[in-house]
Amino acid sequence: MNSITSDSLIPIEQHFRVSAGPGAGKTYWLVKHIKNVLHNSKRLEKTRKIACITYTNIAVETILVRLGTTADQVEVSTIHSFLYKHIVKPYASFLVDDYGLNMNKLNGHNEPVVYFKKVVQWIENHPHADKLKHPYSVNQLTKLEIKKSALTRWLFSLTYKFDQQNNLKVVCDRGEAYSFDVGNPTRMYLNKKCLDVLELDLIGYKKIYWQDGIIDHEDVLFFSYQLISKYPFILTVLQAKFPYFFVDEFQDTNPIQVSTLKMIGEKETIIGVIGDESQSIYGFQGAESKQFHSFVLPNIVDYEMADNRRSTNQIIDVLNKIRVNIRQNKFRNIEGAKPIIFVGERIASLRKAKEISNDEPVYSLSRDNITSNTLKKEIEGTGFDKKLIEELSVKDKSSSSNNYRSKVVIACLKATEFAREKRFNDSIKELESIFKDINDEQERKKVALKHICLLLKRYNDFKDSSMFDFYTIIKNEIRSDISRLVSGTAKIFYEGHSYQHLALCVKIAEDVSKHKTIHKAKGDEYPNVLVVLEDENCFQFLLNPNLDDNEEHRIYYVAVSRAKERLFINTPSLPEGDQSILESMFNIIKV
Ligand SMILES: Nc1ncnc2c1ncn2[C@@H]1O[C@H](COP(=O)(O)OP(=O)(O)OP(=O)(O)O)[C@@H](O)[C@H]1O
Repeated sequence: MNSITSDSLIPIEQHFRVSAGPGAGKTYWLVKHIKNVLHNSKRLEKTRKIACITYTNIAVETILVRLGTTADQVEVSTIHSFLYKHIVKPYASFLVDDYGLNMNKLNGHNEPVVYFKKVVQWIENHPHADKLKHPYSVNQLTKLEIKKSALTRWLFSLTYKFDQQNNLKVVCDRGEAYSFDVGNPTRMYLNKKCLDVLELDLIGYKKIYWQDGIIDHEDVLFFSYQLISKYPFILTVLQAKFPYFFVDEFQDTNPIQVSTLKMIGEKETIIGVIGDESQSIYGFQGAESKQFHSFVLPNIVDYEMADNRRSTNQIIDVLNKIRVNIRQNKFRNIEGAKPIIFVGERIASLRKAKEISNDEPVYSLSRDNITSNTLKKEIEGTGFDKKLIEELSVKDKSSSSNNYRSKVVIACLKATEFAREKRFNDSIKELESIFKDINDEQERKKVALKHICLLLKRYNDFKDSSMFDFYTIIKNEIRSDISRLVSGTAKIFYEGHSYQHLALCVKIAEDVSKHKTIHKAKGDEYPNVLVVLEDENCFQFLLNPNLDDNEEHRIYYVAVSRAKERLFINTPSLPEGDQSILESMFNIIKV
């Protein structure tokens, strides 16, 4: 194992694995490494690029912004977008015979869906439909609500897994084949016999979608794997195009991606994986935390980083207490505030946290969506006026253009304000939304980035002016195709409101986005963090941590490690005994 820091340069022509704890600077280092390769590689010509794969679209944008103008010869994307663009789309014709894919209707890949019409079509034409017997007959399965909802839930869990012979198979989770009868809280499962029969033709079910050109993210992985296994020349083309292939957050990739990557790394392409197995939190999507360390390629070199460059000493003490296999160095060496546990109600804790943070923003991280949405609602309900933006879209309604003008103006407004807060990811996303006419994802990002720079450059010209002046700059310099603002209520609105007036609404509305799930916060960092626990049992991640075997513990570990300056934890209750154990590290405050 070789020790490096996030400033180190390493040899560029060897496979590598970089592992390090949270805040070590892995992503920072990756950007630096990419730049190093760009400068020094002898294998990058005009048409050859570095592939950089990250887990989320937000991470893609973070890296693109950090790469800045050197991004041209780097293709930064999620694994699904990458494989779709370079394997599925160009070679879709090879999927027609085996999988019935309608390549003429193929138009990108989406979240998984279950259309019940298609479920009916599948069951009615199932090759073993005659074996479906009462109370699971074709009619009963397709007409009775309770059966329909169990089927939908079950089919929603559809995914692909390797069998013993290393063949990819379509599978569904039988644990999900349930629904509830009216007024009865007991789960009603579809019986084994029925599932045995249906499972005989899951591929037939998928084909009904494929023949309409509908494919989801999992299908992209499946098709890519099948294509490169059956047609090795595709792999050769990919290896020629991408002499370097780097994957950030590798601990959360699933086994199909790992196998695909191994094939790519067999020759010519240098593979680099970066990650932290203690931050593996996507087990439900098939990721296995151990796969990061068991990933091998010939002569792969291992590196690790021991620093934590993100957090204060007190927060790093908490992280080191949870994790026993490494001890992070306190690189910043900043003595910060002692972390606080608030025992009691969530909103009160959030208010208190803000007060203690001198009214700086506090980001709340919750285990599930419901908690984070409740927090959003509570915040929304506190009398902020966010209505002006809505009013703009109502007043500037021209039915012929489907609100195009106001959409463009609002997107530019938000993009400007986000960029000013250095939230470049959100900013790019906003501006990208008005360049949907550019099909190429990378190109669209680049154009968005270019116009964000322009808006920031012109900021002083419009910041104290009316919305009309802002609109004029947009029409002249960003989207000349928006219609002219000649007269009527729209023009009166634009002339009667200042840019600052509307910008304030963006800032207020965005307060709501400071409340997110832990999974969404992965890879990100915030000055002040409030981790919201469902109940006192969740404290096990601190009292009896087991990052190796317990994904829940890893999830909370990821949550607390997002904090740079102040860490708060909220729990509805806390037994006396636990309080005395936690007191050495936390101030405990009842709210
Ligand atoms: N060499 C460096 N110089 C300046 N800042 C750095 C350096 N290395 C890391 N940082 C900063 O430290 C923080 C943590 O870095 P980064 O997000 O890359 O860590 P990470 O290892 O990817 O974290 P995680 O796994 O928790 O997501 C960031 O704010 C980053 O900008």
